[in-house]
Amino acid sequence: MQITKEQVLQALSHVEEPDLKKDLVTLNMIQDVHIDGNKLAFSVVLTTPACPLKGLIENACRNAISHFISSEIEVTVNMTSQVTTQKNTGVPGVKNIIAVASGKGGVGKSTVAANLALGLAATGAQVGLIDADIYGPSVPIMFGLEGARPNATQENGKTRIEPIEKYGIKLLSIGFFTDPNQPVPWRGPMVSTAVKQLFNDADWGELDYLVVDLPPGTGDIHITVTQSFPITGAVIVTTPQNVALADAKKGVGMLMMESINVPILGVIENMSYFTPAELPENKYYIFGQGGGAKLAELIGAPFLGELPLVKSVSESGDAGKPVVLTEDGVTSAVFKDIAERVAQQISINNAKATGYADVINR
Ligand SMILES: Nc1ncnc2c1ncn2[C@@H]1O[C@H](COP(=O)(O)OP(=O)(O)OP(=O)(O)O)[C@@H](O)[C@H]1O
Repeated sequence: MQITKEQVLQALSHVEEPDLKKDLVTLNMIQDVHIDGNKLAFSVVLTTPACPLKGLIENACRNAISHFISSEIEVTVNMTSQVTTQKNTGVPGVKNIIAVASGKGGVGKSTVAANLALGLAATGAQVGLIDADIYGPSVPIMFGLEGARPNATQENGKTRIEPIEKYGIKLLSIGFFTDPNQPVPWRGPMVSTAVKQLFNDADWGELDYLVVDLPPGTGDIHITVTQSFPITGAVIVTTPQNVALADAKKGVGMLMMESINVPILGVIENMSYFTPAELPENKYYIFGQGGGAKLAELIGAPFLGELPLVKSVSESGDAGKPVVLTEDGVTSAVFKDIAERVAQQISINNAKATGYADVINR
């Protein structure tokens, strides 16, 4: 049987990208169509390697070929991706900047930022992480890099800082430049300059996602980062207690102010429930249930999920190897799911911002 490229595109135009609500052909996601007798191969170019709908889309493509052309065709689908972007992030080579923020301190914002960065990298994305938490930088401990000093060189009178690479991602922390035993005596303008240098003076190379761990609350660093770089979106981390939720609401309020206007990618609830290691199916909602989801609803943002309170999260963080990299499969999977949902929201926002046209560049 002789099939044509037109027939293939026609069949695949019946497959809708579930998040973007347009068909794969219109979105230019079908590429490299090869036909050899009854053998057909093509690529589906997703908007992120972290796409949680990958399997579903592949199946839908196979079904469309079988249904609209013939079930006799031998189909090879190459699922690939090209991460989208919508604006110049102000950092050369960086496609998307994700700010991780919380209202209150100690809710697990740095834990989420580190595992989000590693979770995205685990899918094959190019990822960087900036720890801009000047008052309590956590990256040096969480990545086993205490005492590390990034290389810095002078090029035409400008400093170039080389991010440190660990577990497949590029890292810079304000903690690499300060003494962990001394309080940081910097005032507003010095803090702003230091944080901006982490973005501007570093060789980040090509990155799909640059995750930024902000300090808790709302302050100088938030204003500096949000006003100096077009942030793709912010992820809000909270715990279920009312005090944390009230502070998270204030933080969101600041990010949504007209002069700042950072899109909120969603809310993540950390320490939602306790799970004993020996009974991984049991969930005890010791701090109450549903607060994070309610906050998300209130601010009109997606709820990205609940993270368990488990010993392996704090132990792995203290041991310099965040939990997504460890043997705790259950917890690691929950963090990875949330990383996929963050990537999914970015893809949706980017597609919306560009009017769904030419989602994947030709
Ligand atoms: N889901 C969790 N289960 C168990 N321990 C957790 C969990 N999330 C965070 N922790 C632990 O709680 C402590 C605080 O977490 P983390 O440093 O990530 O919070 P933070 O919000 O970034 O704090 P800061 O206000 O200092 O920036 C750490 O010891 C961390 O390992």
